Amino acid sequence: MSESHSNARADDNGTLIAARDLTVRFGRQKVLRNITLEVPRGQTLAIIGESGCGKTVLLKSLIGLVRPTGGHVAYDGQQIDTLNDKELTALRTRYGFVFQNAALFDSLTIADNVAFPLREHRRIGQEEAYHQVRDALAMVGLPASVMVKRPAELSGGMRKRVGLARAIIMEPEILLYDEPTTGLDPIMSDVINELIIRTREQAEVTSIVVTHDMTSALKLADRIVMLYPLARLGQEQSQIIFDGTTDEIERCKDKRVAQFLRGEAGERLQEMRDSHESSRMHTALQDR
Ligand SMILES: Nc1ncnc2c1ncn2[C@@H]1O[C@H](COP(=O)(O)OP(=O)(O)OP(=O)(O)O)[C@@H](O)[C@H]1O
Repeated sequence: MSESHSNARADDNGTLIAARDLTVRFGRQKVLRNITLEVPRGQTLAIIGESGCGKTVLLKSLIGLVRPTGGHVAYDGQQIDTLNDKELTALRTRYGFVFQNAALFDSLTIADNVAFPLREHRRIGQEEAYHQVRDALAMVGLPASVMVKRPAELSGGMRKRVGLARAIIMEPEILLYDEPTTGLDPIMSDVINELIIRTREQAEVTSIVVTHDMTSALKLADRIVMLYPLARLGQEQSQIIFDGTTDEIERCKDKRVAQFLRGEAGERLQEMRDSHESSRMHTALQDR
């Protein structure tokens, strides 16, 4: 494991996002604990980890969509929790978020879905909007003919691409992807991976990709950060159990990291058996 945080593609462009001791809890459940993480401009960072460990919560916290209960996040030097509504709205135009399930409006056409951020944040005429939507769709490999369709008429892969078109239409400086390949076949997953790479190269954006698809992470990322569920950690242990390059993760000796890379259940199976056994015994005792 590498100790140097932004070690991969170390550049002089400065830090875009800096989280310090970021902690998030929902009621009694603590999801993130003292996460300190810097994302330099231009980097493609993959955040990996098992289901429920807090990847999406971290992604959303980095741009102010989830409020931390402790610590803070600075975006381009500005502490997010001190921003007023106007500043938060301005921040929203600087990032594009590709949601896990594409999150399109079912009742709107594809054109209106993709144009949504333009209409919300920019004064723009019908014709200009049309051209921009058509160009954004072309960038993700979709023909102009899909503009009149509704989301339900498209395949899952096409909907993901529409979600990406909507995220890039504002030409954001950072793109955040939440599980961009989940639910897609390997070929369509690779199409999405290639689009992410192409978008990054054409627009020189910073990218953060949350995924449990290791093929994706290894293909896309300059740097990989692995989160671990708090419930499995001791009080003093860091929740970031790996931070380094794709080469480094493949050589990583940490058993938890290696098991995740190989897709092995490890002691998780035993834990599930134990929990099944204890609930069976609990029921048996109650039935007496
Ligand atoms: N708004 C919320 N209110 C309450 N609990 C939440 C909220 N958002 C997330 N959680 C909880 O936080 C934990 C982490 O969720 P998160 O979605 O970040 O996990 P994840 O690592 O992205 O998982 P997956 O890979 O399955 O998407 C989960 O237990 C989830 O139920």
